[in-house]
Amino acid sequence: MSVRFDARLRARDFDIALEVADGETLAVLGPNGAGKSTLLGMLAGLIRPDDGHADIGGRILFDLAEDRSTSLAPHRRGVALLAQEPLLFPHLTVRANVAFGPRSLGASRADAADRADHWLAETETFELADRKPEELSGGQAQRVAIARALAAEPQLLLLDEPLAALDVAVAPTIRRMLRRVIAHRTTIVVTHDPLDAYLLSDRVVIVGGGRIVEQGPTRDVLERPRAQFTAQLAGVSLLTGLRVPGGLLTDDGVTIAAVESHRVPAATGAATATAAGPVTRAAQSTGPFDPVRASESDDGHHTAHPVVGLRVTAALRPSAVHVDRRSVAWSPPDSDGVNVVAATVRDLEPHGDLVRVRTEWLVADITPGRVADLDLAPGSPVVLSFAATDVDLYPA
Ligand SMILES: Nc1ncnc2c1ncn2[C@@H]1O[C@H](COP(=O)(O)OP(=O)(O)OP(=O)(O)O)[C@@H](O)[C@H]1O
Repeated sequence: MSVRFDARLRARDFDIALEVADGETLAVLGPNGAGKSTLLGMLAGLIRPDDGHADIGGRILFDLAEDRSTSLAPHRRGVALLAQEPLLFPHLTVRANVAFGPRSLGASRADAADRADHWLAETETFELADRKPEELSGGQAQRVAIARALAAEPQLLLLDEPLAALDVAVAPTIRRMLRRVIAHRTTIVVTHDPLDAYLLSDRVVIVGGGRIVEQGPTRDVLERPRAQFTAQLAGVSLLTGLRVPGGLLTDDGVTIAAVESHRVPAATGAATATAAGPVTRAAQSTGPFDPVRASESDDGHHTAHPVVGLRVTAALRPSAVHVDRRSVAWSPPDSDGVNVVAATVRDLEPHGDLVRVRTEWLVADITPGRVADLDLAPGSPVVLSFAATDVDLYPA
């Protein structure tokens, strides 16, 4: 069943409209306080908007305006909400917990037990059926909670950070199981983890300050982000600026050589491409990007595109950035197709088996050994280099 949602709540400065197609999984990502839980709460019937409308396949969940006030009770919505913590009934066995939904929907005791057994098998918890929740590990309890949510046969499944409370060792197998059981089921998953978004969702909506900031197919949004928050979340550096031949002129006045992944009309009048920034190189050379070809229209005719106002964005993966120490006398070399820029280390943090080096504008992932060799610390002057072919340029 497809879902339509459009609601406002002034007390939380919330104003969001979205749709979820039948069988689609939508991931909702955003910083703390962005409005993600408010969205789920409104759909589940736990929070009442000031005004708005939501329906599942035309069946109204709420329809609120000055002259209308329809709002279905939570248990009649066909919506299941799975929270970060499993919240199982402590006095019931695992099987009775899972059978609870079907029983409340009117199934006979035998039918409800059959359905519970089906979902226990699906979530690989069948052997735990006779245990009490207190006898389960965190991962087992979350599997049972997933079984319980699905046994109620919801038309819309809401997952609120379903893996956040789990051990990192347990999360991958549960994520895989979740991916299997929510396939082709209309689902909204709130998460902070881009891996959840990549593996579970078809589409993402990025929210901030109670509004949608950007949205689209998961890969498109996370690999070519337009908002700084999305870039941070996806772990890439984001550069914004003006399109110039061979790359972009950043808002800080640094020229970066880049290739484009989408068709971005090039600037004609290359004279504007002078880099005024503190450090620069490479972009003025004929890099992998050919400005003349890019300024041709689809039918092959040359088209003039003004540089002014033509904004572009570029994403750069931290693993593509090489770090060196910078001496006082350093000046950018004249290198073709490789960007070499100056930066200052802001902080260093562990990132898997690498160290994430944050500078005032770009991020690099390097080995702990290299951090030690370069004797890096916050405040260290560094030189960052990265190939033009690693700078993914796309329209802003
Ligand atoms: N019970 C409440 N009463 C009033 N305002 C609230 C309440 N809960 C949240 N808010 C406010 O509503 C806004 C949205 O909060 P919400 O909990 O929906 O954000 P979130 O994106 O889920 O954040 P998090 O990632 O921290 O869970 C925030 O400004 C928050 O301070």
